[in-house]
Amino acid sequence: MSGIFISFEGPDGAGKTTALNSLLPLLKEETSKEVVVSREPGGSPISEKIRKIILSIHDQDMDDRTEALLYAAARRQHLVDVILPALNEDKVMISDRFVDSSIAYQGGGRQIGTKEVAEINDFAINGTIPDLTIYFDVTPEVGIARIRKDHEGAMDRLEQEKIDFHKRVHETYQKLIKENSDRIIRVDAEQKPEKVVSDALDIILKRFPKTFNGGK
Ligand SMILES: Nc1ncnc2c1ncn2[C@@H]1O[C@H](COP(=O)(O)OP(=O)(O)OP(=O)(O)O)[C@@H](O)[C@H]1O
Ligand SMILES: Cc1cn([C@H]2C[C@H](O)[C@@H](COP(=O)(O)O)O2)c(=O)[nH]c1=O
Repeated sequence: MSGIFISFEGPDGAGKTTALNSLLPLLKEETSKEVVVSREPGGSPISEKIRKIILSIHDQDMDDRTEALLYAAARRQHLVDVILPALNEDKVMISDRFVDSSIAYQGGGRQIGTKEVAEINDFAINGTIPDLTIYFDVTPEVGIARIRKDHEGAMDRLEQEKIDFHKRVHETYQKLIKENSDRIIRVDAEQKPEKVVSDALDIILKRFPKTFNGGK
């Protein structure tokens, strides 16, 4: 595999999607490679169907381990349909969330255990790990306030969780950064949107100077 795999991570409302939309044209200016953007859960037809089931507010009875398995199943299909083909074709693959989300949300948030959730995901990803992960850091209070302001009436099942759940997710992300300091780089996502974008851009350009010429 010769492509580059980058994931974006963060608590709900961190601004990953907003930043990605602004970053995409800037990244494309800096490389001759094709840049593919996708998201989890989802990103391919089967995985998008699984996404609807997982996030539906009508599935409040979903068992925590069922939820973890569904995320892992959606990830497997996304990997096979989108991520691996892009990497095999020497493209830059950016995924809005990947396995760290499961470790933070299901391992930490749901308290299933980070080791247990990592194990079921090992089966799904079979060794494919991002070359770089940008972690957009906001406190749970700021993230959830942004979501409420943006779409309070249409919050999904995970977004509707209690603040303690979101605090555990945030804490688990902090541990993941410490344990994977080479791969996961933190951006302060409470800054102005333009600064968040320029920080993320700098990190990518510096990490892959041969692919993104602006990093030279
Ligand atoms: N730097 C920022 N400062 C203030 N508000 C922001 C910032 N970035 C994004 N927002 C706002 O926060 C809300 C959530 O942003 P966005 O959907 O990009 O987050 P996200 O990380 O993709 O969230 P989720 O993972 O929950 O989908 C939007 O209303 C967006 O306009
Ligand atoms: C991949 C993944 C996601 N989640 C959670 C995180 C969010 O609350 C939702 C949907 O994500 P989006 O960024 O709003 O599109 O799902 C999760 O709990 N576990 C995962 O593996």
